[in-house]
Amino acid sequence: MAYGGPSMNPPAMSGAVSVSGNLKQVKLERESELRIEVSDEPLRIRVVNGTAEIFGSELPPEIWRTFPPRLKFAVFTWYGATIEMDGVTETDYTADETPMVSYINVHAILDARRHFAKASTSSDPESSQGPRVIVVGPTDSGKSTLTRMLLSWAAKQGWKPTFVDLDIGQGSITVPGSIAATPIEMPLDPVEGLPLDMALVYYYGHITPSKNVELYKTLVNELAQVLERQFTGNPESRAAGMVINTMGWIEGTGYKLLLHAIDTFKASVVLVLGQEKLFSMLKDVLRSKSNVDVVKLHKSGGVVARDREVREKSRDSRIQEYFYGLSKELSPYANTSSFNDLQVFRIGGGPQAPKSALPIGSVPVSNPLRVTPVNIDDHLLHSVLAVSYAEEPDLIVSSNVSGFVYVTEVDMLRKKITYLAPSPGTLPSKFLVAGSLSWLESR
Ligand SMILES: Nc1ncnc2c1ncn2[C@@H]1O[C@H](COP(=O)(O)OP(=O)(O)OP(=O)(O)O)[C@@H](O)[C@H]1O
Repeated sequence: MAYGGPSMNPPAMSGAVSVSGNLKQVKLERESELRIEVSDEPLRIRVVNGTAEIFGSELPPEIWRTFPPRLKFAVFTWYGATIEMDGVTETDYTADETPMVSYINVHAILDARRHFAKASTSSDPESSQGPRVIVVGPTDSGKSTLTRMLLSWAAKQGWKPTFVDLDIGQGSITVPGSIAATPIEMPLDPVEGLPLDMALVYYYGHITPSKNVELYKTLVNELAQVLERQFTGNPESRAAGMVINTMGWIEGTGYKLLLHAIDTFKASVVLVLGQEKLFSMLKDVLRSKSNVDVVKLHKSGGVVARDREVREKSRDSRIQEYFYGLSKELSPYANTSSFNDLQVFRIGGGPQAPKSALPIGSVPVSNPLRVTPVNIDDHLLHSVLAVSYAEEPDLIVSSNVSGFVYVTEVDMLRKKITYLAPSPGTLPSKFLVAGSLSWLESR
């Protein structure tokens, strides 16, 4: 499928490199990519010739872009390009075997479905619904990357698809521990985070769903219901559909949660990355649903596997980015409140009723959705707390959150708590939600 702009001067040999000082020029042949792992120092890149994109977002010609330390990405070209790098990389190499053609073919099919939904005059609401795509696969199979590409390609063609992120481990939209959705109006910038002003965010508070599976499912239900209502009143975003990124936990309960998400968001396209077994299981179980397509796609050889330590670091960076911006260009506001002015809650855990209040012989079961007040004391130090939109504590589970604060000091003598917030002034609500997410600023 033709895509992107024509090459000005298709280079002769893919990967041809010329070096002078810290400057390195790489000539990429059509449908090849330059895979880069940035070192501990930022790296500057520009397109000297031809056209190139990073995960679906086109790079402007001639303009230097700076990429932060440790970022891993690929500069891909459909028709050939010459790329210039200024700086030292951890690794960089060119690859001409990529699954990009199969990915863009998926995009072309989704695009056709969006046009079909937009043109629909039928009274059947299903026909005006654009594709609801869910991307699934094991950890490090490139799910987030494919999600980004599909969203960026759609936005480039003028659609405003909804990005849904169910991956609480990394958090592409906001801090980890959250599930969120936001409309995508422009191709996603390869460096900057997403604008949060339109984001719908629910705080789960942990980085693994096994901490409280019922809560995770409940929040997924809440998010899906709100999006469903929004789609009803907005034919444009309904036709554009959604792209849902999921977690890499695909065994046992993780698999059941995938099925739950497919069902809850009424997914019409399931893209399975990099695992035959998962593809065959999903194909089997969804066989009876004629309106769901299960599609197997190859994992890109460029996807970089991340160990536990790298994942922890990347989570910390996401939290830091939320408060300080990507290059520490933002200054969060430090606020101090009296203990009495705030109420902190935790969801799940505590027993439903004391044993003495239960019939003899019965065992108290914990209620995963129970909202319990938490004493403000030292144990909240370094916690990331969500600011709930709930008007009363009972509504906390079903309410989205306006943002997050980070507890920097708890003064037990003066009964004062100090926290960082991304914007000044009083918080939009006094109800805060704690989970197990914390962050050591100096780390
Ligand atoms: N073609 C590529 N070249 C270089 N780096 C890539 C390429 N594709 C993906 N990456 C990088 O590999 C890493 C893992 O990819 P990605 O986050 O998409 O995987 P994932 O399946 O969503 O991970 P998980 O669900 O386990 O968190 C990311 O840092 C991403 O930028």
